[in-house]
Amino acid sequence: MGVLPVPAEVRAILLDIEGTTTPIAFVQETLFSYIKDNVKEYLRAHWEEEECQRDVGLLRKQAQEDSSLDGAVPIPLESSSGEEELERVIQAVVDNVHWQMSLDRKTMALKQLQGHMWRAAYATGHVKGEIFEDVVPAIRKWREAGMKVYIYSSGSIEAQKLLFGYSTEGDILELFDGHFDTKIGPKVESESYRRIAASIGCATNNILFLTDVPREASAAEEADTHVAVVIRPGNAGLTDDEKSYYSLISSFTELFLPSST
Ligand SMILES: CSCCC(=O)C(=O)COP(=O)(O)O
Ligand SMILES: [Mg+2]
Repeated sequence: MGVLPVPAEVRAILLDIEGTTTPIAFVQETLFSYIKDNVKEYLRAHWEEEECQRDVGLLRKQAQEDSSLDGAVPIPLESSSGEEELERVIQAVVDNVHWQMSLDRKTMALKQLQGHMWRAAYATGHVKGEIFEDVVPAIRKWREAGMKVYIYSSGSIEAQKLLFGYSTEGDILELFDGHFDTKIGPKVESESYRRIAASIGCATNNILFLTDVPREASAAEEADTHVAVVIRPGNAGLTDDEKSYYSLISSFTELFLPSST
């Protein structure tokens, strides 16, 4: 097991979810499959609700912005009332969601709908958020040492709270001091990390960001945030350059805080 000393100036640890706290397989095979299998039924059942109409409105706006992309699926407005017209629009939303998911897009519109759909799956016990076994004990230790702990994921804040609120380890939301999603900015843009630091009330170099994605690590580093790339079973491989450039950990227990004994 390796040891990665945490710089003394670090006051907060910022955690990615997919590939960092949580297996990619759970996100792809359980969470994303649930969306693909249930989106049509969900839209039919909730279509008249305000929240669902807001989600569809966001998806429609995103579809307009995406119109020049290869394979993009437009979402028409309902041009008349009636079952057939409703089915036509719902099918367009379903096709748009499937298209976005086939590219693993991280648009806010897609992530909002996904978060709302997962609510029922978690609340009924159909799904439990999977977390690597080293995560909870390590976070408890960091917090005892005075470290603040935050989440930053492309999944919506609502989806993050569901995953940790209904996790295999129980409700562990108390372990986090706050949550960020792409409303603060995309994870591959350095400005997002400056905004997160401002929101936490610290400098960017008071934060250590743990992620599985080198492009996210690079953006954070550009903002002067400390980074480590997390290697977990099922994560995408790193290039030799990435392996030699970034600090790497394969378990949260490898982080060594200056105050740790
Ligand atoms: C909050 S659970 C769903 C995660 C998700 O939708 C996603 O796109 C994963 O992104 P991350 O930034 O956590 O790698
Ligand atoms: Mg990730």
